[in-house]
Amino acid sequence: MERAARIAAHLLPGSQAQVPELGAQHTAAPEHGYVVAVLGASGGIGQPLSLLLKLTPGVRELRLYDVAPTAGVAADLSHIATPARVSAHTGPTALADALYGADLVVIPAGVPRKPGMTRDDLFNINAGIVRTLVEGVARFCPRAWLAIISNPVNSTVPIAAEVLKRAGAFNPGRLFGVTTLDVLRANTFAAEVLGLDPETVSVPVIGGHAGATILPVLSAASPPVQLPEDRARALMARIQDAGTEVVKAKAGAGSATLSMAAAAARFAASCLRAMGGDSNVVECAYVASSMVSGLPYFASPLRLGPAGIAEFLPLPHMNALERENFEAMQVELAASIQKGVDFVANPPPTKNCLPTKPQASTVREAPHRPPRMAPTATEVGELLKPLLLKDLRIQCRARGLNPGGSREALLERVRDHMLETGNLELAAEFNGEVAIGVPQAKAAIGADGPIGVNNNNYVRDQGQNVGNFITDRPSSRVLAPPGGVTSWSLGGDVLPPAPKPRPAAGPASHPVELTAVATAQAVPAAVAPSDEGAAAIDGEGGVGHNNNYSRPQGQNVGNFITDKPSSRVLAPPGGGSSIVFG
Ligand SMILES: NC(=O)c1ccc[n+]([C@@H]2O[C@H](COP(=O)([O-])OP(=O)(O)OC[C@H]3O[C@@H](n4cnc5c(N)ncnc54)[C@H](O)[C@@H]3O)[C@@H](O)[C@H]2O)c1
Ligand SMILES: O=C(O)C[C@H](O)C(=O)O
Repeated sequence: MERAARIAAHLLPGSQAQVPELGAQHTAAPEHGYVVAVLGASGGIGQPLSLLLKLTPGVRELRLYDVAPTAGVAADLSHIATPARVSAHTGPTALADALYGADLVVIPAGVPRKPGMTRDDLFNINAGIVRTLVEGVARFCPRAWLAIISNPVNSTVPIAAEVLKRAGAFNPGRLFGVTTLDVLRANTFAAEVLGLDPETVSVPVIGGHAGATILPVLSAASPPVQLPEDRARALMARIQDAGTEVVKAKAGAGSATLSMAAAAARFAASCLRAMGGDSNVVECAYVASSMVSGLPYFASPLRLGPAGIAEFLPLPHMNALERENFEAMQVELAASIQKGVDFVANPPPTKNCLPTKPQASTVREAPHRPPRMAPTATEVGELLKPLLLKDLRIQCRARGLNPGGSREALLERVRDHMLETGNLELAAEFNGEVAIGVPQAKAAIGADGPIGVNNNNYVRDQGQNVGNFITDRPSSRVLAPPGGVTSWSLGGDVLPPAPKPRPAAGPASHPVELTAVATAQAVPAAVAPSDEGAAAIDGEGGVGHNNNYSRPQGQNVGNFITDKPSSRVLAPPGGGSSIVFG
């Protein structure tokens, strides 16, 4: 633990400051530290970031929110002997609870790039995710500092600003696009070139966070990086393309996660130190700005204070090469900003689970219930996709359909029948008899959202490791039917839970609030949706898996325990199952 704390101190410079005190203009009440929420906590960035935040002094509560399961990550982190209480919040209905009263919200939720993509290619998915989450911020913690990691940052920050403006909750001094990774990269690569310890190098990086908009001002670094033009160009290009370097190296498995977690943890620690009154906190970040005419958002060095941005430091002096880059980036950056603004002004049709215009005054208002909607063929197709041929035969028999034919034919037959009848219940076979229940279909459906995308990059269809996996089927005789009721609602009448009142501080009697587990316990074991590779909901799109850790065949290669019972199941699980689409 000591070692972990030393590593954390190294990653989070200045984090050894004593527990921060309430800043004069900060209205939350951090008696023993601050409440930090990570949205997208189960993902490639979210998990290591949450680890580093658990090790960060001054964090009183760490709330982990994701549409993919968070209970495991929270349980795991909660065993680390630091004061931060960790809680798990899974799915849209848990967003309010994750956010209520948070001091700092960090958002790494969203899909990452694959080779060949630009960050802007992520816009279509991530714009909606960020909008929805920021709507939650506006409602449940409108005074929180907000740090956005989700790409394309050049557009997602303007989106967040527009959402906050519409909710009457925009404080330009507290909204940040996290560009700290560009600074870490610039420091590291410049130090390599100079033969210095990277910790002694500090390069200001201005502009935005995509390709040419990333402008490391090497000539203004400390110590100054004075290189012949060709070498300066090459160094600048490497910093600008560093994200792509990682995307290529990961070969389809995502983008920078570990370095990003370190960068975001450093930025978060800086925010907490500033909130606590440290007047010597300077970070570059992409913020609402009037530093450059025509660019209402711009990354530049900022002094942070208790109320947010305390001062915009002057733009670093640029040499001719840097100025050339500065001029060249502006058209692209302006277009990305406008794209974000337009997205909120003229939203594309969406199946969002939160309203587009939250009320400014209703901080604890329950999330809006979505309009009732019929499932689409795609959604039903996704629901059936995980089923094996034998499962599809069961579905056919349960529905009085011909169970003969190929998997594709059966998929189509069952899907069409579901769409025709509106009956989406899935059947399972127990002891030779067909029983209706929720099968191992990898879908968990949020109470207040349409079928959505599991954007967790760590999910694999066949398990988290390659080869080993433990499924949720019983491995020995089940002598009595489990009870419980399973109910899936796609836009029905289920109200999300109101945020729970929270104790002000101090050790938790149950250090991990396993919100998701509590729900799952009501579900019969043999029919509960599996957490492995479970498709969760993001309120934005169709069923899907974006978790990068989910592997179709499991996270480890080779060994796995299948989901078949190893002995007879003597009785079907009890309880009722229903799926409601409106
Ligand atoms: N700013 C930067 O410097 C920087 C650096 C690296 C990555 N990124 C960006 O960060 C994002 C995340 O990257 P990653 O590698 O962690 O991806 P990931 O797929 O591994 O994790 C994303 C997580 O977000 C979750 N998620 C999806 N929709 C959600 C929703 N509506 N609500 C809550 N959670 C939701 C997913 O379930 C998943 O757990 C990407 O957009 C990536 O481009 C930014
Ligand atoms: O490159 C990416 O897509 C992720 C991130 O923006 C990065 O800079 O690493």
